[in-house]
Amino acid sequence: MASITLRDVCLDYPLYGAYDFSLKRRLLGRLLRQGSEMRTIRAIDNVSIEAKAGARIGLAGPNGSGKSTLLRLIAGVFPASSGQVAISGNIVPLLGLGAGVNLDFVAADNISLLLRISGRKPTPDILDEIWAFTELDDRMRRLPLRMFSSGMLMRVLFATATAFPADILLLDEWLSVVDENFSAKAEERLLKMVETAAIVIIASHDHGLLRRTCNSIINLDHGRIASQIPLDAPVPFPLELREKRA
Ligand SMILES: Nc1ncnc2c1ncn2[C@@H]1O[C@H](COP(=O)(O)OP(=O)(O)OP(=O)(O)O)[C@@H](O)[C@H]1O
Repeated sequence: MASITLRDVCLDYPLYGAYDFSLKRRLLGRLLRQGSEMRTIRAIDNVSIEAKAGARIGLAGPNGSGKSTLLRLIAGVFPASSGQVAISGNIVPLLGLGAGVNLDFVAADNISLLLRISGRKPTPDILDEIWAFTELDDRMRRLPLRMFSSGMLMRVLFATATAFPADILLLDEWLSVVDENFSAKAEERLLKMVETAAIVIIASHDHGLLRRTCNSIINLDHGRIASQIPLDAPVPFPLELREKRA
């Protein structure tokens, strides 16, 4: 059974003296072997969330309030600095371009790697099915992802991430760079996943989208939960999931 439990979770990003602009002080610090002072920025501050099957959670909040970080924390991209995180169920994170890929590896190897990371075996049939969904030229399978346009890259990542159904679906910026033909096809596949996933969490600035799609909205502010609003059951899976970024 899919579930997400976060208890008093904090996440601090290390800054490694990124705000120390004095070259002299940094060089002297090294010469004197002073350990570089590690500063941090608290992106998630004491957040507790309990989600069970059927949850459709919208994450709202101004720029920098912690929406993407919270999704990455749930996806396991970043570990919590403190608090408890317990997740059960397989997660499909659609968190934007570049997450988890090596641009110097060829497309086929990246796809295999991504499948293995999510615990799937990259059999020839599955690899063919994924590539067919991208509608890209077959020769591109052997090219490094660095040579792909952002739209092509999105096709490869989307086709790979959505090749299997999800228990927990996490959606951040997505679908904004693919062309119209692919978007329609991707949207159809995504809607199916939203429909079948036990838990869906969507980060968005589009309040209309969240209200139509979710049964509760969490408003974040400076990494904290400012409010949590339960909604009436959303209209089942409205066909307007393409996100417009603010
Ligand atoms: N890799 C990083 N290193 C250091 N700080 C980061 C990093 N990523 C995000 N932050 C900081 O963490 C805080 C939360 O950022 P996050 O991207 O999660 O916000 P967001 O709500 O998704 O913003 P947006 O609506 O603009 O996408 C911000 O203060 C941001 O500057």
